[in-house]
Amino acid sequence: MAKRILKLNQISLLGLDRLPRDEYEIASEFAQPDAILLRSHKLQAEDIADSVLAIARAGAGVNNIPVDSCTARGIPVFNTPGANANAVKELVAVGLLLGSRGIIEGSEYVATLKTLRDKAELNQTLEAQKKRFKGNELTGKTLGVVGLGAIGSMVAEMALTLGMEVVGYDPALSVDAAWRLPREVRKADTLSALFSRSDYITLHLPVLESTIGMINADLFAVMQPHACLLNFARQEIVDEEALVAALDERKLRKYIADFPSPDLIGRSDVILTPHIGASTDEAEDNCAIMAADQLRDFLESGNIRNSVNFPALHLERVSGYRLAVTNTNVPRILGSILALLAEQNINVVDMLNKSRDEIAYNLIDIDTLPPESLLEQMRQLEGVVNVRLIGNGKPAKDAG
Ligand SMILES: NC(=O)c1ccc[n+]([C@@H]2O[C@H](COP(=O)([O-])OP(=O)(O)OC[C@H]3O[C@@H](n4cnc5c(N)ncnc54)[C@H](O)[C@@H]3O)[C@@H](O)[C@H]2O)c1
Ligand SMILES: O=C(O)[C@H](O)COP(=O)(O)O
Repeated sequence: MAKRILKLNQISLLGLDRLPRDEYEIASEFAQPDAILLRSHKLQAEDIADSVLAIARAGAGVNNIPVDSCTARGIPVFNTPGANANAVKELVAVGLLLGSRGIIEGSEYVATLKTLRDKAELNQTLEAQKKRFKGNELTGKTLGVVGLGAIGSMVAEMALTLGMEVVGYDPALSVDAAWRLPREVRKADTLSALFSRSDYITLHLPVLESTIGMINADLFAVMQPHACLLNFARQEIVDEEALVAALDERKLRKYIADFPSPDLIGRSDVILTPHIGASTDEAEDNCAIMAADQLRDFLESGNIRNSVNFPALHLERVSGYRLAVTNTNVPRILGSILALLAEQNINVVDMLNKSRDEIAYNLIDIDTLPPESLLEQMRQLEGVVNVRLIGNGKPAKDAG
């Protein structure tokens, strides 16, 4: 039977084409989907049917998905790290330029001159007024980058090529991300140190319980009054009340963000875009392809790449039958599963087991089609969250 993919946002066709139509049905409504594919659609725990085996986010941020409840239910959530990083980096480059030059004000001013039909008079007026739109160059200025992952590291590299000094802050930096970082990036030990020495600050971290409202009044207090804050990460990371107060009190010059809100729209010291950081053909294709490939690999082989709540794990197929078992990360559960297989004389051909935080995930390749009653016995073991048989055949009927 074809697998059903519930698609909750528009997803690039290049990605959908990775799911062959004779094996996958894709629709925006399904009562019992096998998986969910989405972008920023806000997913509630109660909207996730019991049939759902996995959720793939074609994009970076997963704050629209109830990840904790998915983990408890044994549902891996995938995202596509890096697939839209270049698109965001380019928008940050635009943001830096908009924050440093009178581009928007100048362009708005020129639009007011539409009725001036005489070219000589128009030029004279422009030349007389252009001093109002003077800016500063980015070269030599300091950019503070908060969060040095896929996007932050590309932004840091781009800023260096513009001749900026770059200071970074990322207490959770992974070893891989550290390798990607240009060596010219200097480390700030605290956010406050980064805020106090930067002319521009750009945010590239996820919204987590610990990062909600992280950019607060204390940080606005140490900012240089000519500084600009760029937020292409998430609205919730900035304490909006403190931001508005800081703008009113001229503690920062400009706020440039991808997340409009009523109190910010229409301010001359705020530039807003409608969450278009990842909205390029290229990023949408990259994200969709990566999300679809990861989903397919999980549904067909149980392998896990780029999950935000499950361990990464890949096991080549060596037999026709594979068990994918999720359990709580406590001792002896795997032993009990293997004991059940041994009792039925089922030989384990290959196996891989990995854990992440509170859960463990196992791929167990076996040489015999297991009876449904055995799978049910496994599901009944204390600590086992779910058991899935992946293979060509269905579970064998119980003898007797
Ligand atoms: N505007 C858009 O359309 C758009 C597009 C893509 C991503 N985003 C947002 O940008 C975020 C970052 O994306 P990414 O692809 O770079 O993710 P990433 O996971 O590659 O990098 C995030 C980095 O933030 C760091 N971090 C975590 N907590 C931190 C903290 N308290 N202080 C400083 N750094 C911290 C992590 O260690 C990591 O290095 C996403 O989570 C998403 O919310 C927005
Ligand atoms: O986290 C992300 O990847 C971005 O916010 C992009 O969101 P979108 O896919 O809804 O444009």
